[in-house]
Amino acid sequence: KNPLQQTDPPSVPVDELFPSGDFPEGEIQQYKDDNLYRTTSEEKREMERLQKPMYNSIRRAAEVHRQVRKYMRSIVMPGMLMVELCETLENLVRKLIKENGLQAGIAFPTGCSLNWVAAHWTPNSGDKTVLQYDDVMKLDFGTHIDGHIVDSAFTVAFNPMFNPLLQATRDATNTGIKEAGIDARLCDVGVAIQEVMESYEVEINGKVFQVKSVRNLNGHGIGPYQIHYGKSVPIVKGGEQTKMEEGEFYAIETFGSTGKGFVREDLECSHYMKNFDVGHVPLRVAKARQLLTTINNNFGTLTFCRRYLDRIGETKYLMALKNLCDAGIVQPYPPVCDVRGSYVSQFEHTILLRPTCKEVISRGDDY
Ligand SMILES: O=S(=O)(c1cccs1)N(Cc1ccc(F)cc1)Cc1ncn[nH]1
Ligand SMILES: [Mn+2]
Ligand SMILES: [Mn+2]
Ligand SMILES: [Mn+2]
Repeated sequence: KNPLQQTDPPSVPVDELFPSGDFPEGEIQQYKDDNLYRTTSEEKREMERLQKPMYNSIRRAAEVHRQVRKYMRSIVMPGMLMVELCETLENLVRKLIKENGLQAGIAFPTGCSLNWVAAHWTPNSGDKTVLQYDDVMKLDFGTHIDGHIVDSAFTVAFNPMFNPLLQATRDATNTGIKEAGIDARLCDVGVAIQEVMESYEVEINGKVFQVKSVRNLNGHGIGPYQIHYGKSVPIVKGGEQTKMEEGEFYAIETFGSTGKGFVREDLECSHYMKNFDVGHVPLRVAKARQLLTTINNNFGTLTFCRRYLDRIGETKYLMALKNLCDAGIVQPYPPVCDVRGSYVSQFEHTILLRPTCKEVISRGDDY
């Protein structure tokens, strides 16, 4: 048995599959109107050589993402308990990435938002939700090495009537990726995404819809240990003239909907994250102080969910968690939902604006 080969189901940590320490590059795209200036510039290539350790870290995280999602796609079935789906995915990430405290692991909770729920839904412990044949599930999960985060998502639907809706978002996300680049204006990316998204019409249960780009969701910059950093990337027209810059990481994500194309916070919250800009805060309430210590030690500024507190032994923490939110130390991220009965689809990739080219870090042979 070749020790350098992944098993099925996967069990070999990816760093053992690439003993050289060089992990596969993502998809390389030339910048628009580059006319080979950047591609051939010796100065730009030297800049990249200095970044090689960081490129390898995030490519290792991307390889984990690809192997986990490939396996998950092969096992997700109607009738599966959502909690079971998430724990299977999360335990596989931990194994393939060789989880190691805050140096390697899960970057944020497994989003498995269903139907009109667009994002930030993961089951809390005890949740009895079961995946259904007619569900549209956005599987959105993150991996990281040294805080270099891969944020990538795809949509799963069993009923083929949803295929045009999924294709609309897949096409829109790829359009956003093509439009992105050094000196690209954020508003131009949004216009291009919306144009493609809304060129699709879909028939669901006998009713015809023009797909809408969700106007109050967007892509985002990513920083070390910071899933939402810097600029937001609009997915409709009317965005800012601000330009993307060399060296930036972006999550390019689009959401297509048969509903209003507008989401509101709803349902019980599961996702939480420390406010990146808040420093040390002395707390008088012992339970809140102890919970903050647990959060600092286990998650730092990465997003976590209630199930992650449960699994490390935290109990009766909801009031203390509320205290931390009310104090502005922790930010809740409730599920964001379009209107009941509508369907939302998502595709997402993490890209890096390298000095010589654009690298779609999380690209795989699946999406
Ligand atoms: O909606 S966001 O809060 C946002 C979009 C633009 C500026 S901030 N968000 C960042 C985030 C929040 C919580 C997470 F657990 C993971 C990520 C986008 C996103 N959610 C899932 N994948 N990507
Ligand atoms: Mn680093
Ligand atoms: Mn995501
Ligand atoms: Mn994202």
